[in-house]
Amino acid sequence: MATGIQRNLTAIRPSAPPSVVTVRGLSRRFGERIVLKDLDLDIRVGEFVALLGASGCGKSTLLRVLADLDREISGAVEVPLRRSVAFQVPRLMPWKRVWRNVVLGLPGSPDKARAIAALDEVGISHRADQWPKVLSGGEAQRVSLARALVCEPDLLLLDEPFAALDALTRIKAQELVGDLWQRHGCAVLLVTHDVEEALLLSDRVLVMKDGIIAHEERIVLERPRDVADPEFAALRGRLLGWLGVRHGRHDAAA
Ligand SMILES: Nc1ncnc2c1ncn2[C@@H]1O[C@H](COP(=O)(O)OP(=O)(O)OP(=O)(O)O)[C@@H](O)[C@H]1O
Repeated sequence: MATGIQRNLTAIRPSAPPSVVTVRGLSRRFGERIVLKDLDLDIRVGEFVALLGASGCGKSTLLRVLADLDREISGAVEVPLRRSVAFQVPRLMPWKRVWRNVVLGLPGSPDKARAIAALDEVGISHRADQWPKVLSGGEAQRVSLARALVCEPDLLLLDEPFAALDALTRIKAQELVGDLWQRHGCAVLLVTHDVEEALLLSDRVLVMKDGIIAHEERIVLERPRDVADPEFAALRGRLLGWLGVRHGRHDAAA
């Protein structure tokens, strides 16, 4: 029989947050090529998950399925209604001013105040009335993030959003995404080739191989993370090993 102390411990033990994404037995083929093969995945409410894997292993395919951009699948996929996606290329409409791009997907008449608030959050509200073509790559990516967050998503899907940025802009964009995630509390799935980026930002790193999640690593290091921390280096080495890189001088997965 449980003592009073044991009962109290049971009462205060935090239960794991519920899943915001549940995928079971997901398969996707292109002709004869099976890209996703009976894949299972759970992402918890508010969790930051990074997805690594060799080029062509199916990361973007999985993300597109979760974004509901691809329905030619078999298996069960549960995702929240409020989700948004940002890609490597910002995909802004060149004929719409920056602020209008931000609220493009929202119902009703375009709400400029809401667009400005979102742009402000990513530090770029001074560009609101300009055309996308005058933006730098980093600025355009910030606008893309503002557009993804303006609907207050429960799930944010990011497909290599920093890959085209120069090294310094990339570091700033990573920090920004980390801040935005903590502020908004949404779950994030980040597709990346950069092991260090995955370790800096996420709660859990997944490695995709042969159409499934072949390996996962829960990252319990305190934030902000330190690349010089021996534990960080050990995790980095382990993940590079899973990616088939033995002596990892570079972070690229493929
Ligand atoms: N619409 C399509 N038609 C045919 N084949 C496709 C299509 N989309 C993806 N594929 C194939 O599916 C495989 C997985 O592609 P996917 O883009 O998901 O890989 P990835 O892991 O995101 O790659 P990368 O890291 O290089 O972006 C590749 O072999 C690709 O050629």
